Amino acid sequence: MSVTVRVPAKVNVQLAVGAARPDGFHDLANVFLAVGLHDEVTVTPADELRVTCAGPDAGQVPLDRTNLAARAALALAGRRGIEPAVHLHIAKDIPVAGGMAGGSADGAGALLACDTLWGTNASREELLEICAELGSDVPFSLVGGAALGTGRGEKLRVLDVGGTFHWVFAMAGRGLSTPAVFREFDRLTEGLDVPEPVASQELIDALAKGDADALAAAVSNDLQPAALSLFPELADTLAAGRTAGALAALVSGSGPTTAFLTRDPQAAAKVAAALTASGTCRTVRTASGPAAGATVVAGS
Ligand SMILES: C[C@@](CO)(OP(=O)(O)O)[C@H](O)COP(=O)(O)OP(=O)(O)OC[C@H]1O[C@@H](n2ccc(N)nc2=O)[C@H](O)[C@@H]1O
Ligand SMILES: Nc1ncnc2c1ncn2[C@@H]1O[C@H](COP(=O)(O)OP(=O)(O)O)[C@@H](O)[C@H]1O
Repeated sequence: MSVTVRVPAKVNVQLAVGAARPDGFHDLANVFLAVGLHDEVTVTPADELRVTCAGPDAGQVPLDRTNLAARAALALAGRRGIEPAVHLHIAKDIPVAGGMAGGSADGAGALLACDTLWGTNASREELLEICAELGSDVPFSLVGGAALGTGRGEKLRVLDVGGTFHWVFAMAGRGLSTPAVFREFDRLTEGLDVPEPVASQELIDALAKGDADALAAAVSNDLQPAALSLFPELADTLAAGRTAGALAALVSGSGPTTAFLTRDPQAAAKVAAALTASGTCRTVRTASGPAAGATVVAGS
């Protein structure tokens, strides 16, 4: 008996970042769009908690209790007073440390898988509360679709999406640490008056209409200067995608994955081929969004 949950990656179509809070986090206006790159988490009863991972980036994934999938199982088991005696296997397709919330996806996926396997019947609210304890991005991985995250990104308002958006993602040769990128944001904005983060109504309307041109005109990422400061070569990747005809080119979240919005699958294929030929990135993938949130795909 085992349960498998499929969970999407995300791109941040807007990431407005406020000043550092006393707790070290930053208030955000974080507009997430889930895209069709997925991890799958399978949970099976075992003698003790164990994590395995397969996929191109598997070597970079911790297999101890710091893994977000393990932390999710421990959190739910702790609340219910049960032993987290399970094997969690992660089939990883989302790039690691890429700004696409792969670890968060595995946390949300493991939580839903364990809740299903153990029959713990946690309510949606409780699942979202545990997700928020695990990390700022984890609630969105559970919900999927599109949403505005406020607070540190964990308070979600679901957004309407009126069409399909076609993306190309360029994965970089190394990762970037999310805390390091926020620290670089703090360094770059030191002494400046950082405004309160506010969601763009133009961007929310563009999502609702499914209008790729309007979305391209509205996308923004306040972490992009910090990611470029730590990883200047990303500017070459962004330029290669723009030259190939992308409607918009931006760093995904804290990076270093770069995201390119295109009008249709043909344009996406063209941008993907140009990025591959440019030699400015490790791998290139196409994916469309919105994608569904964490979903049980097999098992009891
Ligand atoms: C930047 C974003 C954009 O969606 O994701 P990535 O692009 O890295 O995937 C998120 O804000 C990342 O969310 P997540 O990766 O869950 O972060 P957490 O585990 O909650 O926090 C990791 C660290 O990032 C910083 N952090 C995170 C969220 C936030 N609102 N303010 C912060 O300053 C803090 O230094 C924190 O210690
Ligand atoms: N299940 C997991 N998958 C990937 N990384 C994980 C996982 N659990 C913990 N991590 C840790 O989280 C870090 C950030 O990974 P990830 O979530 O893929 O990137 P990002 O925060 O940029 O979206 C990794 O470097 C790794 O140390």
